[in-house]
Amino acid sequence: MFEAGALFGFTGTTMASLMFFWSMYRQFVPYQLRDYLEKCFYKMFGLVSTSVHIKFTEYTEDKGLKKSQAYDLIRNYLSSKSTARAQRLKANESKNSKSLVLSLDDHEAVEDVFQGVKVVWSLSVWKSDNQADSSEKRYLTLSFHNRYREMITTTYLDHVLREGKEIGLKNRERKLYTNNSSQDYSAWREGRWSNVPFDHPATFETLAMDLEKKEGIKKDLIKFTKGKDYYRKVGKPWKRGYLLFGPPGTGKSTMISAMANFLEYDVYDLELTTVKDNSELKKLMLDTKGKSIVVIEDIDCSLDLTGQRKKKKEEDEDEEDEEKKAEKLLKRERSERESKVTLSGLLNAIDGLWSACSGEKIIVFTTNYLDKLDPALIRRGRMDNHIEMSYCRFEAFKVLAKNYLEIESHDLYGEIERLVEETDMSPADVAENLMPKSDEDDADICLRRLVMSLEEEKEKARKLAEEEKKKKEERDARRKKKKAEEEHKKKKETEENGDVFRDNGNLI
Ligand SMILES: Nc1ncnc2c1ncn2[C@@H]1O[C@H](COP(=O)(O)OP(=O)(O)OP(=O)(O)O)[C@@H](O)[C@H]1O
Ligand SMILES: [Mg+2]
Repeated sequence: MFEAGALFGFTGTTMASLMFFWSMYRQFVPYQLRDYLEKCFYKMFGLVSTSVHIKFTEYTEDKGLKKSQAYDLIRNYLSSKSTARAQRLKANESKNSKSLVLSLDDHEAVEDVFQGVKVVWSLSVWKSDNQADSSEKRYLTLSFHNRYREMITTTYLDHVLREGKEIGLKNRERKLYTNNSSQDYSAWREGRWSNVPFDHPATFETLAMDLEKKEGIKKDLIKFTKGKDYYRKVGKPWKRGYLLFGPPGTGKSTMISAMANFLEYDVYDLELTTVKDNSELKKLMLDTKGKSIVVIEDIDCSLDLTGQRKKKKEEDEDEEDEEKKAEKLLKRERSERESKVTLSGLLNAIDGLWSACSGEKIIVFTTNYLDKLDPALIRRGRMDNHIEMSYCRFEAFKVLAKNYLEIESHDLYGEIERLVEETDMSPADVAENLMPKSDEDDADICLRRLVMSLEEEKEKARKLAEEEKKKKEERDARRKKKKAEEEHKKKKETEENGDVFRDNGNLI
């Protein structure tokens, strides 16, 4: 009734009166009689009507409990159309409570035009007369002229569902997921991942790094998001791996947040040490959605993935002090006890057959020590893009100064440029120096503090280099001495063996 009215262009007043009679009719006419009258009406109307109606219910018809996905997608699609054209709207808070979301009100209709064809969507509510069941059931009805049946039921509906999906993804509240430990039974029963709203403020604008490199990464990400057809054409799953490496405090984690904000993706922070074994890792990965970044931070500490390097490490072990050795052993033992995820399990998780289950996924590893990782883990194709996050140089400093002090130049810039190029200070430390600590701290005070810190750091680095040099010389001397002793011992042994042989010879 409403859809037909809207389709034939009734005015708002006419619609309001019709709706008044409609609600009176629903209230006072008994259900059985209404059912009979409606059947007759639709039969008569169908004989003369040229319009077609398609009904989309809020809940699926089978058991009536599961929400219909198509209904939600259509509501998404209609939200902008309704805001622009409908007379009565319903206002709801968005999921993150930051804004209001307007949608079509109950018993309201809105027009849409597609390829020059007019269609009408209307939202109806059906309320059960059964006293025990007070639930309301909503459904959307699409009405259009019979002449366009073919086009509307195929092209138009595809268009609505596709657009609705995109709008839904854009409006959704982004999430930061962490994996639940399977040892924690109650958490694991709730789901493999727990989530909180993702609200990190980092962006590429606030990220301090070489500008050219930054632009390159942004372009790479954009190309990836638009690459659905390309990836299909070349026969690759639609995913991309990034390896971020560099010293602590150079912005690896910040970069991940900036990437997620730039692409509007969710983040899955995968803590490998709590994953029991390869099969659990597989399940966790299968449980991640598309349009997301899966992150494994500090991959070198998460697991002992460097089996084949153990030998080399053990060779060097005599050069390390006892304390470090004990610490390493403890770490290795702990990770072996806690997790049985193996290198091949992880490789499978990244690009095994089933990893292609949901597309548009970015996988990021971070590490402080690139050379500790197994080459198989970081080869191109698995980790496609290797990004070095380096100590703060002048370009990065300028970004930080702009962020923290809102300045683009200063008399001290020349001195700072020289110092940052000569000194290895992380952006995290530079940022800490630049941050005003009280209301009296202006740009001048903060920059002077930075200069002092840089000079101290430079001096510390000089002393450290000297100490290192001394230690190396001592180590070399020790090694030389050890070698000489061994050679001497060998020589002595050979001589003694010779003597024995001679003695034995004499005996014979
Ligand atoms: N490149 C950068 N640009 C802007 N801010 C940065 C940058 N690097 C570090 N910071 C600041 O320093 C803090 C620490 O940085 P972040 O956690 O990203 O370092 P990280 O490289 O992940 O360190 P770690 O190796 O210890 O995990 C951040 O919260 C941020 O404020
Ligand atoms: Mg980090």
